[in-house]
Amino acid sequence: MIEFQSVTKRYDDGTVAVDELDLTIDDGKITVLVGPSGCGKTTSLRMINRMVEASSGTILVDGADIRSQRPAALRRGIGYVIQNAGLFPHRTVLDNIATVPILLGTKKAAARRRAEELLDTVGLPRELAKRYPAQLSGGQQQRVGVARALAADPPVLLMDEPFSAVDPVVRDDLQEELLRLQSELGKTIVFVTHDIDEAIKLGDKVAVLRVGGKLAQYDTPATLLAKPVDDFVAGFVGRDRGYRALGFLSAHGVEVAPLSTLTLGEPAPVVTGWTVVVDERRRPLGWLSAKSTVEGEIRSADLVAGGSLYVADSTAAGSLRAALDSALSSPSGTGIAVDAEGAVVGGVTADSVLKVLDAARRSGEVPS
Ligand SMILES: Nc1ncnc2c1ncn2[C@@H]1O[C@H](COP(=O)(O)OP(=O)(O)OP(=O)(O)O)[C@@H](O)[C@H]1O
Repeated sequence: MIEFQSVTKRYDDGTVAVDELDLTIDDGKITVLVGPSGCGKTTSLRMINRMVEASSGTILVDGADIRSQRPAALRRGIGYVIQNAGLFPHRTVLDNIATVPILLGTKKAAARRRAEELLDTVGLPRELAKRYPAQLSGGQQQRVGVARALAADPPVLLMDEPFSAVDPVVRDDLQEELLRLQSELGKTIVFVTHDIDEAIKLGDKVAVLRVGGKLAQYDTPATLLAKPVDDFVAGFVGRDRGYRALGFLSAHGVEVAPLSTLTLGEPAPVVTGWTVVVDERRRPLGWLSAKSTVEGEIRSADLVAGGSLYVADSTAAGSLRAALDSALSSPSGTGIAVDAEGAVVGGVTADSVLKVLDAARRSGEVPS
């Protein structure tokens, strides 16, 4: 656990970057610090590993005041990942990853073997081991940065805008990868971003800071979206927060109604309403419009593209947001529900989603 107790940072020129911060960061979870530019996120993060010294207040890591340890010893247990990865340009990928363990006394061969394993861990092919950072894409560099931070197996990982420099598609991949990694590794991760969507996607808890270094709200993403404490937080989390909050509510209980299907290549019947066309394994290929006049067999060219799919797995129902999105994005107005193998199991409507939402509100599951 990392605890900030009334921590203030006043820089030499008098700027108060962090003002009386009280924050408890849970072990094994991702805690995100988010807020507008200059609100003190990076300063807060760097105070944890003493790259920046607090002016007043106390920071405890596992109950021990960080001032009682030498910075080098403290940092051994704290990995650090920054934007643009911060790799050593003249060292190969493998040597970049192996640097810290070698510094800490691990034999070169063992450190390199471990570095190779870490390439697998962060989803990079081992062929990249001998390349230099400039020979990698931005996303690949970022993964090497994560591998390097993990090399000494620190229990705590500080990540400062690690994915901000890559394009949105790569960023999305890196975020998914981090969540996958975290489900296996269970590190204590403190993650800084200015992007509220990233904060909501990654954070078990999110601390919203306002300029002047004051904590505005510290809550789970679901609570932040449902109950922002004031106009600043409401404005910061965004206008469509009601819709996004549906992402945190299970669609368990949403009615999946029977849906008539046809198989590609089948002779077309006289279709009376929108009908889903599936392949031989019942995976959806598109819709046959109520107005279409197909003669002979149904071909791909006759189909209208479908919307997003809602995975209604018997063990883990998707979110209300996924169910509603499937309905809203479907050309027929009915979302296609599929099982874990992607086979059509039925349809969901916006009405059925709203009914479940209404019930959740009345039972108090949704704060109002
Ligand atoms: N070395 C420094 N000396 C003086 N002021 C500083 C120093 N470093 C940061 N600041 C100021 O402290 C405040 C907080 O900066 P910090 O970098 O922690 O914010 P941030 O929330 O991480 O910002 P950004 O999202 O823009 O990176 C800002 O007003 C900044 O100008």
